[in-house]
Amino acid sequence: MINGDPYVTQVKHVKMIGPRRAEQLARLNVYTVHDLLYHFPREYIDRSRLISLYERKPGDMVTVVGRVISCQENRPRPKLTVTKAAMEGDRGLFYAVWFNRVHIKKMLKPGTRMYISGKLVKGFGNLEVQVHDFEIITTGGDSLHAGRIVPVYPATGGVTQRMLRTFIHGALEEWLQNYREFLPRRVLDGEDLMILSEALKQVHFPDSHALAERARRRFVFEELFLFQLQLALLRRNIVRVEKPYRYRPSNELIKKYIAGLGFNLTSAQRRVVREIMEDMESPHPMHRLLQGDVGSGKTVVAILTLLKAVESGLQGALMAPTEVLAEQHYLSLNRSLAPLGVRVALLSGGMPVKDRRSMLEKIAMGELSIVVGTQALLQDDVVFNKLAVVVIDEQHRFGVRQRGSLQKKGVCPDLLIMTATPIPRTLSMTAYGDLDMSVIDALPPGRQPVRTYYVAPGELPRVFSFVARQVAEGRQAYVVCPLVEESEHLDLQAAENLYQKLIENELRGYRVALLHGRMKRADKEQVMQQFRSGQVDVLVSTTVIEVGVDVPNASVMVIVDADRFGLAQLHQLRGRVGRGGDQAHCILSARLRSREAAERIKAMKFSQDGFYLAEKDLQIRGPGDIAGVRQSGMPEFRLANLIRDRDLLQAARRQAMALVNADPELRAGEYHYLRLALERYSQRGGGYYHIG
Ligand SMILES: Nc1ncnc2c1ncn2[C@@H]1O[C@H](COP(=O)(O)OP(=O)(O)OP(=O)(O)O)[C@@H](O)[C@H]1O
Repeated sequence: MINGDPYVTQVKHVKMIGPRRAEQLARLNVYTVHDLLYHFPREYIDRSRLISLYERKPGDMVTVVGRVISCQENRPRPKLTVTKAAMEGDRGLFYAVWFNRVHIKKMLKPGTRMYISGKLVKGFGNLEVQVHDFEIITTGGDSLHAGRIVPVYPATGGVTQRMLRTFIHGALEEWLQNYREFLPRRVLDGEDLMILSEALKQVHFPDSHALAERARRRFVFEELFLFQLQLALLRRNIVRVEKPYRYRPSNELIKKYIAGLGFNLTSAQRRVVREIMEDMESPHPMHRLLQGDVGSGKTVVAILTLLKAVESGLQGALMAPTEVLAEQHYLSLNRSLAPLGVRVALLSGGMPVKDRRSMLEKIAMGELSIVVGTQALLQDDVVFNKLAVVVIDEQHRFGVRQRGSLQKKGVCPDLLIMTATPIPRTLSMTAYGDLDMSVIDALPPGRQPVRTYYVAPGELPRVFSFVARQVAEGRQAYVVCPLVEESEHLDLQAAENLYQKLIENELRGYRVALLHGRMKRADKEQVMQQFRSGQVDVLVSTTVIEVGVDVPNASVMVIVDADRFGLAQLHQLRGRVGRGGDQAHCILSARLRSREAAERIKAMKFSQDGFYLAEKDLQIRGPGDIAGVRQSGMPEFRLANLIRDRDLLQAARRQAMALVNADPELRAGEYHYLRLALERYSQRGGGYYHIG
């Protein structure tokens, strides 16, 4: 045992790791002893019993030891390189074969001893192993690398598996004693979890596959538990605070606004508004998530929430994830609130310094009632006079950190978070476990399902003729081209070409406009304004219209290259039509190059329910798709996988809530190490959302 704290001790102090190795390990994000011990294997190879090749059948996965006798590289076809090594095994000759590993031959010098894992095949009477994985045996003790279940780590150039095993083994020997169990006894027992020191041993050098799995389970739980505990504590902080402002009971402004809407609120909207108003009238800050499918009428609810503050002489802020969205919100708020005498402002990033300064002054004086902007609203120089409520249109871009930073700013306003893309019910509690939940679960009356079709790109001319007929009947249409991220330029080109083609052919004589992200703000606004007021029939656009656009007379959505969009995005886009009473159509044109693309289109044709599609999206992507989880807005974890580990997630949440309910400060002596672990976890920014 060594004195010191594994969380802060640099990894170069572990035996056999010097400064040079430490630099290489840094590339694996391993800086401290703790990082090293929490560098978990990505898989294991079973070398506990090396069974002779002669006792195995073709098709079996095998692991054997062999010594290279000779090696040959062939290129039977232009894109195929076959490297074949003759090897001496325990009872004679066999061949090891690599496909398309062009540099492998250099490593296979005669005399080299290695472990080989792969598939056994019979080739012309010889035994042959198609290699999946191999490891060169160097001199020295082999007990870590053979005769056992052996860990395989995420590695990087220069750091080999054998080195990692040796380093980690050394670190375990020296440092394991320094690890204190921090999960409370009750939790360990209740969830039948392996204790920390045992789990650290078993996760790296397991005595059996079952024990490796139990160890993994403990670390997954640990990660989810700390995350949930963080949320539970965030929530507890909110509940304890008393708001500095109270709202007046009068609702004149709200009534006026509702009277001017031209429709009645749906019962789902009314219920949600009631939930929000009750929160706002309570002495503690609101902390609520508003979920609702596309077109379900969230904007109205957001406006009512902000008006409640204005009504009482207080201020409200609306935060959007991007400038474009902030602009759109600003325009729509201003349109409906200016007539009521409510002063709304847009605080945008690109403002001239002078304008910004004067706007900040007005915000500080309380002359502006509602301020719309991006997360720039959180900057230090933005000081409100009486900020009572913040509505965050989240769109999956903000996260726990932002919620925390509002609190840190010393303000504890009422908080309403809106998400436009429904989150699968089973997952929403992970990311939003600290929030109360309101769901608008019904669409306004009179909406008809959008008819959804798939066409091959060759059929597009026919589709545009259909668009022309609809326009002739007085409807409006969107034509969307995908955003090619690598090249904004190409993207623009595609939209421009299509626009030219349409005005010369199928849509000649109609009023067609082009909209893209590179246009000046004023020009964009003008085009949108024209489309909204019906002066433009067809809007050809890149994805700038994805969210927030609301033109009820638009009834056709054509999406070109629909295979480039994710399911959530397609659903968002389709949600731009079918917002009025007319029958709406959505036409998806794509080349179906992959199974996933085909499945997405199928799901779109099958369902209009955002919650269903969100679940489906995760299914199609599969649990291994980290990027998919990221896009869905979920926090990222090191080990836990929110789909595979759903049960553990629920357990972690239950335990975290119970703990905070029983001891809201985690004051009891037995929680000393838990408090420490939690502190470290949040310092590392554990389990936050991907921002951007
Ligand atoms: N109760 C209602 N009855 C009829 N129409 C409504 C009702 N509530 C909202 N609408 C209208 O439905 C359309 C969609 O509403 P809104 O823009 O608020 O949806 P949203 O939930 O914000 O959708 P998205 O996430 O797609 O932007 C708007 O044209 C709005 O005026």
